[in-house]
Amino acid sequence: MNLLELNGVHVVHRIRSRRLFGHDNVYALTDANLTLNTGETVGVVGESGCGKSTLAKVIVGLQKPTQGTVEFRGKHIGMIFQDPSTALNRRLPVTKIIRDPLDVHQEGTPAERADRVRELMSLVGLPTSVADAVPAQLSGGQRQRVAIARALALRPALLVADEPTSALDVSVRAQILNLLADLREKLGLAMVFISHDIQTVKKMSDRIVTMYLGRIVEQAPAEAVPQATHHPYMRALFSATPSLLHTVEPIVLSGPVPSATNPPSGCNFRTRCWKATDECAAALPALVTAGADHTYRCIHPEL
Ligand SMILES: Nc1ncnc2c1ncn2[C@@H]1O[C@H](COP(=O)(O)OP(=O)(O)OP(=O)(O)O)[C@@H](O)[C@H]1O
Repeated sequence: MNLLELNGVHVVHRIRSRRLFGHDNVYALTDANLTLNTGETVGVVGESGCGKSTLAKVIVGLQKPTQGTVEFRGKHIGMIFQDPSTALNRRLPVTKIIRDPLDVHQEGTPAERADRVRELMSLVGLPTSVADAVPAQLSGGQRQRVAIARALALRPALLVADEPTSALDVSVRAQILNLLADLREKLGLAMVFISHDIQTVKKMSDRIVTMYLGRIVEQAPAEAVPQATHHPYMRALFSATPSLLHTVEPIVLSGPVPSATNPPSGCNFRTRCWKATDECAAALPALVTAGADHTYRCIHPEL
């Protein structure tokens, strides 16, 4: 049994049209199918606006699907956001922030909650000296540790991390990533790890999901990325990673990402794809299975 299962999930936002009257649909997420096993980490990559955060919000229940189902077979899901400065209540001391989910769910006695907070602070590497500090008195890295402790308070089986290091100084990013990797081992957590930084996603994940304009275009085991992937977009995305440039021929995509209010028919990547033919506009390419945990949608795959 999978820990998490998304079946045919769509998220469509209705926005006021730029025209004088009426509404437009924004196709933020289209037909997302995804499963996650206990202890597994899935990385999610794709350009800004491709639907990564929408996927995260659907998983944790902050966004209701317009269509489709999300099934989670654990008890709790923890979430960490990009910017700990805005995600934490500025007026509360560290211990209160971490304790909040325990109070809301009335976990144990007050004394047990206080013990649990101490345990969580030690787990994420926060010194007891910051117990009474408010977020403004902490470093960016410490703030993200507080956010992680709070996310773990209810012993979740799954942690969703949406760009957990992108708002942090480069010098502390590695520390937070190492912490997340250690916690995952220690607690047997499953994780959905979202990042613009493809190299980081490759290091952190068992499987990588690539999204383009609201759709999952390929899912592949991390070790297959990028050499053994098939969707042209996945190849392009990885070829643009600086540290991979000497091993992979860079692919420069032409033109902007089309609008999510009016996505192209058929394969939605075709307007920027160097391999596109008329056939790509006619229908959505069928899902091709390339191996265990490896699927993609393209009729002119890279082989
Ligand atoms: N509440 C909303 N109302 C209207 N459109 C929305 C809303 N939330 C998201 N969108 C649109 O849905 C699409 C997907 O957005 P989403 O935030 O999931 O992308 P993303 O990949 O996480 O981007 P980023 O990497 O910049 O955070 C975008 O076109 C975005 O503008």
